[in-house]
Amino acid sequence: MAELLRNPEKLSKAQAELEQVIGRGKPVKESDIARLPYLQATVKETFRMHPAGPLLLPRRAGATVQVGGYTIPEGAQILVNVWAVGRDPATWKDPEEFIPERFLGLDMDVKGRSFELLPFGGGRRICPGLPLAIRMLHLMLGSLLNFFNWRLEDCVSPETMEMGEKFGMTLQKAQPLRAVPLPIEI
Ligand code: HEM
Repeated sequence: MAELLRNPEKLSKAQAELEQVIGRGKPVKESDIARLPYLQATVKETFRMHPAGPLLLPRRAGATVQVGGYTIPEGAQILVNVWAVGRDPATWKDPEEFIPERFLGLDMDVKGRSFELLPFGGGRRICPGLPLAIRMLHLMLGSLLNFFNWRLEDCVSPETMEMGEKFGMTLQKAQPLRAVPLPIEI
């Protein structure tokens, strides 16, 4: 929601897709998600820039291995910085920009197969809540966008809004978003 309010043209595009596919003010159903590529791209772009678990969960090397020219000794604790992976200019064009369009037509998912985008981790310890979370995210975001118009508080503009992050096991907005819902005209 914060990125959409900071990028009003992306917010309009997401709402326009919902209006076209579902109809303004109608509830979003699970079966609708597959027909909402821009909403899906918006969720992926949010995961790229703001992964909820920025360092995944710690791992320990079971044996000494070579990875990308580095020696990882047995017993070393490994943190995978997916926050940095998501903003690596070698992989992403304009990594600091919120551009959901970059995922349209791109065969990249969040299920641990595309190492450029691992918001749920991967391998044996991949998030077991993924199937639930991915459905709920699209339903919640889609519903918020399809039932209301949104604006920032009077004293805040997209250019001046606070987007700082607070790092820990999970990634949070340093300043919570204050967004104003407005009734929609149906
Ligand atoms: C947007 C929502 C969520 C995100 C982004 C997320 C992300 C993650 C990440 C990054 C990990 C670490 C994976 C790794 O290190 O490879 C993880 C682990 C885990 N998640 Fe989630 N998660 C979400 C929602 C959920 C939900 C809804 C549940 C439960 C219903 C859940 C349960 C777990 C559990 C139990 C683990 C530990 C798995 C293990 O270590 O074996 N998560 N999650």
